[in-house]
Amino acid sequence: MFRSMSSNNAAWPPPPPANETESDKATRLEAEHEAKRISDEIDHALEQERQELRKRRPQTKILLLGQSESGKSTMIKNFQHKFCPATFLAEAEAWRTVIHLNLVRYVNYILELLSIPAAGIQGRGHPDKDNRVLQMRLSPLKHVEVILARAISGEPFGVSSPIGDKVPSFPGRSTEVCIRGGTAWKSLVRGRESLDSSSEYTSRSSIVVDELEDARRILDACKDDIVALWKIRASEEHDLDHARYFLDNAARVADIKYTPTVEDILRARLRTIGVEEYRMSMETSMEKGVDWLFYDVGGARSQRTAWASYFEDVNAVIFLCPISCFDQQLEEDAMVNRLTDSIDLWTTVCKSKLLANAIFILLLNKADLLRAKLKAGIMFEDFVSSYRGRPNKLEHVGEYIREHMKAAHRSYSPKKRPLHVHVTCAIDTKLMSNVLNDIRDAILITVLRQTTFL
Ligand SMILES: Nc1nc2c(ncn2[C@@H]2O[C@H](COP(=O)(O)OP(=O)(O)OP(=O)(O)O)[C@@H](O)[C@H]2O)c(=O)[nH]1
Ligand SMILES: [Mg+2]
Repeated sequence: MFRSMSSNNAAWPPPPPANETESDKATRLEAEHEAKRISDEIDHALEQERQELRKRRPQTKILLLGQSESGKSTMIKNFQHKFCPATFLAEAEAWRTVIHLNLVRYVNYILELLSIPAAGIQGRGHPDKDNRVLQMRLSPLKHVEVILARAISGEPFGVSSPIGDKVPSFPGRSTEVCIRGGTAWKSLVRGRESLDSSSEYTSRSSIVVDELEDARRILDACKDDIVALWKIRASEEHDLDHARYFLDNAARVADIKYTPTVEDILRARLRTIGVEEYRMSMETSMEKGVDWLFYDVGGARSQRTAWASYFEDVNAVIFLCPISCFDQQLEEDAMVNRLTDSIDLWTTVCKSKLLANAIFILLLNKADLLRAKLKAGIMFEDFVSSYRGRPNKLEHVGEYIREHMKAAHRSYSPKKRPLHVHVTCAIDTKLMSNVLNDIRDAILITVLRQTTFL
């Protein structure tokens, strides 16, 4: 402001006049000082007004929809990583526990398979001496699993019981880590430094922290055996595709000094039950101080009835369709193809009158997995007959799904509205950066329009 007071683009303050007397100089300096004070006051008032305006701006509410494992919670992590990096970093400690639980559940699953001859594993595995030694040496991981699940859930026995003595049903819910909305699990599993100094909560948290430290020591002691187990089993466990990342990285992840990387956090699986609310205070300069409210819903069929109560009053819907799932069935109904379910769900969401004024963003997610499947020779046309005769390539398949879903949006929306579509890979922050900027801009423009002109 002070600089802009100068007219004709001349520098401020102007150079002293020639032959200036001491008394003229004192008067000039005083005048300049006063002008600067007034300018600073105006700057200050303007900044306060700007901040007030930001605060009074209605909150931006974003609803994430899509079937289970479509990547909704992963998208929220992406938003946080890009627009609230300090908060994202501060939560890495909490994610460490989830990642450890992911790893330990997969390892325990393999151990269970090896120990159940009746499950038809004999033909798949090598129930030899090496396996038996590994099974014995890794047996403390059952206890580690219980501790980790308990820490995350805040409940005495964890949110879902550890694998019992039945045939494990992976790939399925029995090995998944899940969390109910509103359990504030992140604060439960943060380190000692975050403990509240008062009350019963402190003593519970302190027990959790001690138990977690024990669990981490046991995991560290088991890391070489986990690596050895995975070396033997990696080529045999075709069902463990999405668990491979943490098993491949077991030596690093199980190490006592382990700190999660951004990719680790994006890869961590924590199934949402109910509806989780995330309030994000933007940290980046353009949006600093503005709050965005995200509603992250559980995508499984049994969870979908809870969605409707969040339809009213949201500014934006981000719908995730996992395009790699064309050859898979729903966990909850083996008769239903996942891509068909996703497209049906999209049609239902498009039809909703309650969402008529919201901006629609469609993310065709898991493009990396789709590319890998098509490259491995799995034919899209074998599962989608109307695609017959077309190239089995990501670009073509992606375009086909995009056009199909755009047409559904056009036909079923209660009124004409724009649709923003992106093909995404939510575990790749570099690829996601531009998509996130586009989404932010699209949402900001819509909110501005809704509040200014409507
Ligand atoms: N390879 C790959 N994995 C992804 C991608 N997006 C998400 N994932 C992984 O898929 C898993 C499921 O993602 P989530 O974000 O938990 O899925 P969700 O839609 O929230 O699922 P629910 O909470 O059950 O409704 C996680 O392990 C993610 O890391 C992607 O684009 N590519
Ligand atoms: Mg989720």
